[in-house]
Amino acid sequence: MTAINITNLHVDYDDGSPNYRGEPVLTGANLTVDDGEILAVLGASGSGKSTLLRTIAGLQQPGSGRIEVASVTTDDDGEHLPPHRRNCTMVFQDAQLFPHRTVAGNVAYGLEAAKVPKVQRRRRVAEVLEMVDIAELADRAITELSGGQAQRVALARCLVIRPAVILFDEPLSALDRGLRQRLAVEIRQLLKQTGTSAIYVTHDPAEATTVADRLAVVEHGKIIDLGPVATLDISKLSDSVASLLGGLGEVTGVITAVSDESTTVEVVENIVVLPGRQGGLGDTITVNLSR
Ligand SMILES: Nc1ncnc2c1ncn2[C@@H]1O[C@H](COP(=O)(O)OP(=O)(O)OP(=O)(O)O)[C@@H](O)[C@H]1O
Repeated sequence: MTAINITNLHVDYDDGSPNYRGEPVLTGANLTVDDGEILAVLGASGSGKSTLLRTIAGLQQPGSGRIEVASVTTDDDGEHLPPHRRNCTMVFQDAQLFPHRTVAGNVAYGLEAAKVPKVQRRRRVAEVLEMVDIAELADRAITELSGGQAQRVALARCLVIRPAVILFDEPLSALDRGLRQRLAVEIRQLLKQTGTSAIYVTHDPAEATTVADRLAVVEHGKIIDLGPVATLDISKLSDSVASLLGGLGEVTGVITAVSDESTTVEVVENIVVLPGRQGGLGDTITVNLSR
């Protein structure tokens, strides 16, 4: 079974008004995400990453094309299932929590809407708050949370309804780098633990390679599959795609993560991921990224 299947997707915000100056955003995009797989999507600002997620979530109706979520056709040339009937949920950059509810009240919301009995609801909310490591914040007001805590609540609110797919739209971009990396590791663990598939949009290549099994890029209205993170070879990519992953040319940086499959090098503000084990943690390394 595939979690997401997209064929020949076209999305255009043209509302027919004479003032419209834009161009179609997605022009024949194709994408498959396997069951349990995490796909990170990178792309230049305005390339259509949020549009892609919003369209899968049912918040934006495509002009044409076909979308399947968890093997159910949600869009097919005119056919359009509303968001609440899709087996997926979305986590946004600003957590978008209900300010008048407590943490537990926010997490319980989806179960209330699904008319899950109260006793079961309490148990599931407690379980998921434990899972995302904020059990002690259950009765806390939303206005009293840090940015990182708010995103844990947003994630709990999604996980509690056990969707087949979670769509992440730059969920950590408002947080500092250290916290971002730590939460990225935790998000991956939670998705794998629960068997949830995900599409994860980010600007940060380090976050993308930490969270995801596979990478893709949105460019010129299409989705380019870059393949598994473990075998990513930046020297084989086009300049525009390589620059999203840290740029080209000879650079020197420090190794910040290493495994048998890949080596992550921090180069000033950029992150470069190389195939295979290229040294030890903390080593300084010079990499020639030109072809
Ligand atoms: N509601 C809308 N109405 C009209 N145009 C829109 C709307 N939402 C997005 N766009 C346009 O569609 C294009 C793609 O936007 P989108 O937000 O999907 O890009 P993105 O890759 O997520 O960008 P960023 O990385 O800056 O968040 C942009 O040119 C944007 O101006």
